[in-house]
Amino acid sequence: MPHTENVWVADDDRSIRWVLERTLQKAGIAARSFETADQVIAALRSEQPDALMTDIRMPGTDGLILLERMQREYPSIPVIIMTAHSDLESAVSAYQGGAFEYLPKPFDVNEALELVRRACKMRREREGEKAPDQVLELLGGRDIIGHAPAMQEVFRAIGRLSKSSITALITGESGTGKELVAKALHTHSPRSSKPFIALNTAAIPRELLESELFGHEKGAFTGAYAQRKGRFEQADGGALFLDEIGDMPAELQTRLLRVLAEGTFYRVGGHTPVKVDVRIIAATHQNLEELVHKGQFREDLFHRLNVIRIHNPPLRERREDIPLLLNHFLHRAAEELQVESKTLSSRVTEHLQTLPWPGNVRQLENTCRWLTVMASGREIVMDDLPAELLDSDPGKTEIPDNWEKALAQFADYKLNKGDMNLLTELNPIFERILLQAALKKTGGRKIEAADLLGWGRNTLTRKLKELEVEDV
Ligand SMILES: Nc1ncnc2c1ncn2[C@@H]1O[C@H](COP(=O)(O)OP(=O)(O)OP(=O)(O)O)[C@@H](O)[C@H]1O
Repeated sequence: MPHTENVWVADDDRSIRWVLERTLQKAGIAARSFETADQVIAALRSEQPDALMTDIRMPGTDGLILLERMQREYPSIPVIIMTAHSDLESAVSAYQGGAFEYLPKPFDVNEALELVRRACKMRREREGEKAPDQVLELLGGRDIIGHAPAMQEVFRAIGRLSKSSITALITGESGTGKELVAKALHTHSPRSSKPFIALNTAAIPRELLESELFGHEKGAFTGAYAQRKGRFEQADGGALFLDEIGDMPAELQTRLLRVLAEGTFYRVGGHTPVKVDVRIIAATHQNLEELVHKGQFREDLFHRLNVIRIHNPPLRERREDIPLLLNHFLHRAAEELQVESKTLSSRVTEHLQTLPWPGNVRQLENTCRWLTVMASGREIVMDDLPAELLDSDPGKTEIPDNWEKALAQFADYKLNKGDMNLLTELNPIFERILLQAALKKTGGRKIEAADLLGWGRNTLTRKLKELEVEDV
């Protein structure tokens, strides 16, 4: 699983720290800087970087001693030695000390970046991939990326809750990673070996929701040919993630409240109480207090769910994470599509950092997939961006008129590269993009989405599986 690289810079020169930090961050690499080698030594006790860039002459311990220590204690972390005294002696000492590379000052930032990338690659090869602190690793799942203070707050909350099975409510706009956080809460809980069952309340037709949650007995209604366990029973011992809880119909709110209070319920059409032990993690993009105020959400249920609240900030409030996320999703899209990973020109990164991203991380993730398919070169430049991303006015959604041209260019590029079976590779991507757009439009309602696409309902269900599209 790719992760965001974490590189440390030690230099007593503030401007060098500033330039390197900025260059690395723009390239999607997390950077942390230190004024002295002693600060690095102290920080190493709690975490380690993927690579270290250090000056030689600094107040206190010098860079070569730090290098020696790194070699002894963390031999797999590559160290790049930087120095203004670019004489033979310091270069030789650096290499003898086991430095990965020697970088004389003044240096070209691109050269420095290239070196860092090579160092991180070597580290990965030496160590296998490891998650640094700004990536919360989910066992067998996906990483949560976030360097911004508000995301660190989310990570801390997950950490603090890791010994408990307390009910949690996750709030945040659509696409901010609420489900990801819910999974992380579960993965890092005492229940992690038990199931995590997710149910999107808004995506299930009202009349099916009750049996979806509580199951039904054979013959409970027309079509109930056999007894069926609901999500509550499936989640027994584990966690039930109730997404879009604000959309839960009133009568089910009452039933849910009863299960939470008593730990038992009846299957639809059933007379025997079923006992379960389920941790509830609920999520909503709505303001539940307001819904309570308007009488649309039960106040007692609200208080039961609102024991611990975790808020996922919208992407526009943590723009510093955008380069990290772009890097992460470009890698992942390349892996998914089995193509070479693309990079972004610094102008594109800067521009994308200024956009409002109303669809939050999900929109950014889809953009990375789109760019991986559509951009013609290895480096993504401004011309590659679709029209709607060139205009930062959130109200305006122009249709990109260049997609056919871009696709034609992309086809030329693939053919020139000697690729075969283009349609086999690209058709599913095309279908996946349209399917996701239709589901987004209908808020996850599949039958309506099938109509929008001109597919039958069964085709849509089959495609969801084949194309591995997650329910929105
Ligand atoms: N911090 C993050 N790091 C990495 N990936 C993220 C992050 N936040 C969101 N994602 C990705 O963005 C997509 C949307 O996330 P998720 O489904 O968890 O959002 P959500 O808030 O539950 O959305 P909705 O309210 O629409 O259901 C997922 O593919 C998820 O993996």
